Amino acid sequence: MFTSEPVVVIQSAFIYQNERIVLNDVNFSINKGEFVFLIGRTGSGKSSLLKTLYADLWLQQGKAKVAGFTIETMKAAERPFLRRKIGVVFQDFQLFMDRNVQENLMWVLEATGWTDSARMKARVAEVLMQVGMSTSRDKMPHQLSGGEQQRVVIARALLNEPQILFADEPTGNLDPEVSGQIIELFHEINKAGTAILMATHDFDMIRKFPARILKCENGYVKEQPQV
Ligand SMILES: Nc1ncnc2c1ncn2[C@@H]1O[C@H](COP(=O)(O)OP(=O)(O)OP(=O)(O)O)[C@@H](O)[C@H]1O
Repeated sequence: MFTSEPVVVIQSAFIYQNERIVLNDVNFSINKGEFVFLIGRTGSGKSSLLKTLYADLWLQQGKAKVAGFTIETMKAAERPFLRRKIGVVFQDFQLFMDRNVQENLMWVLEATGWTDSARMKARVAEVLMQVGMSTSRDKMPHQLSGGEQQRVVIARALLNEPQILFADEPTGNLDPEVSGQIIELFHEINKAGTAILMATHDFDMIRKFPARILKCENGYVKEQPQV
């Protein structure tokens, strides 16, 4: 069903780590297909905000809706359903090191309810093609460079055709040239219709790929003019 509802809406949200407020009165929305950078100093709350949106940190006060799911009332048992509509990419690659690329991706499909082995293999081939890793299907993660591992992680995040990718410093462990290629890949994915919210410290990337910017600063999230 076609709907023009934003993929993320967060309203009057207060984000806590333990008893401490990290972000106050957060209000913004992200439309389908939008690309948004999330910037701010270390400790300013970027990861806490992303964790709230992918339901890894309980939203105690305020409201959020992500890919049609209500976050503030979400029970642990409902999280897997949300996770099928979103993708998450971290700085550290988090692949199973004892499984090859295909097995890493098949594991996710199994965990998210796929059963037809031929369709699963076809989907794995599709996402590996999308990230330029078709020839690495049978390789072990240690046989891949950091940039290649991150491509596999991005492929993994794409398996269930997410409406949005949440990326937390996805180039944090990569050198500048490889980082540029990874950001370019995120842009291609975005052009194909997936919204992206990416936390980054990398101002070169922001200059190179201008997009909407949200900034965490002094306990608030503010819309920032584009550079
Ligand atoms: N699990 C946790 N328990 C308690 N406090 C935490 C936890 N995680 C983060 N914090 C605190 O919450 C605040 C916001 O941290 P957060 O990781 O969201 O910031 P960040 O902007 O993502 O930083 P970085 O750029 O270093 O990743 C910091 O003061 C941090 O110390």
